[in-house]
Amino acid sequence: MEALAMQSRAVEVAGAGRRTGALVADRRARAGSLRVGGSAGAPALRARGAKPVAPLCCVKTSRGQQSLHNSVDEALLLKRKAEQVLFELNGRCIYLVGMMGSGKSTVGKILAEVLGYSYFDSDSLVEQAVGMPSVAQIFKVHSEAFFRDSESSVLRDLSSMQRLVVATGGGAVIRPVNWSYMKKGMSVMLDVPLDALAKRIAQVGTASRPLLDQPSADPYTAAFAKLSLLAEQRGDAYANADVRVSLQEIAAKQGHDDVSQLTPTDIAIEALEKIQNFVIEHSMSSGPFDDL
Ligand SMILES: Nc1ncnc2c1ncn2[C@@H]1O[C@H](COP(=O)(O)OP(=O)(O)O)[C@@H](O)[C@H]1O
Ligand SMILES: O=C(O)C1=C[C@@H](OP(=O)(O)O)[C@@H](O)[C@H](O)C1
Ligand SMILES: [Mg+2]
Repeated sequence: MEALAMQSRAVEVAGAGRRTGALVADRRARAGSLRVGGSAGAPALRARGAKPVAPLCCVKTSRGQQSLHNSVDEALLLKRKAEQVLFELNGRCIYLVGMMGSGKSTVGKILAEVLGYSYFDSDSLVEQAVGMPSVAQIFKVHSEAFFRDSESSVLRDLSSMQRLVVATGGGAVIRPVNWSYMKKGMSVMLDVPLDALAKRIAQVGTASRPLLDQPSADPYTAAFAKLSLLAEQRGDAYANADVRVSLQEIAAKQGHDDVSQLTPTDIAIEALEKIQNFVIEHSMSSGPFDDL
């Protein structure tokens, strides 16, 4: 089973001399072994066994069920779409961008599994490279700027690989240099209404997201206010993405009045659809989509 194969994939994170985050990884990504360099000065790490990709049946839906797909039809549609897109993608990586809580990590795992790609979460790679257990701790002990430098190193290292789905951190879009890395692959923005984001964040808590972690008697309102500010500041940066997946559009197409009725699989299917359209348009206007 591909799910089991994905779970057994291993990542090696290693300090790599003077060049910050020097990439030792080669195209073994698909076969199952990557080496990604750590930040300069960070102790050499060997973190075997990156977070496994959750089997498709075990991702929680908005309704809290331990079920990913609404139906067998949905699962088949996802699989069929992935088969079509895989051919068109020609090994190109997919970078998921979007606000905190937009589902990059959740949807990223589904896309990786169904495409047979390797999955990486840039936040986890930064934690491994720095040698700290959480992004929150990196912000606290070092600074946001330090985190951003490491995030850029990680994205640079990943950008020379193929067949990856990368869930980026919500703020990765703010540095133009990160776009030069992400443009080596395809970028997909998950566009989720702010009230839905604030509800999700209020539900899971803000401890793992330092930019939202402020004491408040009303976590929903506090998250909503901060997310609104960030969305305004980052709007133009998110617009750089190759494709935008709007949860409101998916909900409207499916006749739902609320985006919380969408499963992560619904969103993954729409992402694949948009990716396919983009790749087809791109290859029609500028030749085959094979300039890897
Ligand atoms: N489609 C969805 N419906 C409801 N909750 C979701 C959905 N996608 C993700 N979530 C939940 O929202 C939270 C944030 O998701 P996550 O994938 O970590 O977002 P990101 O990586 O963009 O910050 C998690 O608790 C996750 O379970
Ligand atoms: O939006 C941001 O600036 C951040 C988003 C987080 O990732 P998620 O988007 O996965 O929560 C993480 O990188 C860090 O807390 C900063
Ligand atoms: Mg994430």
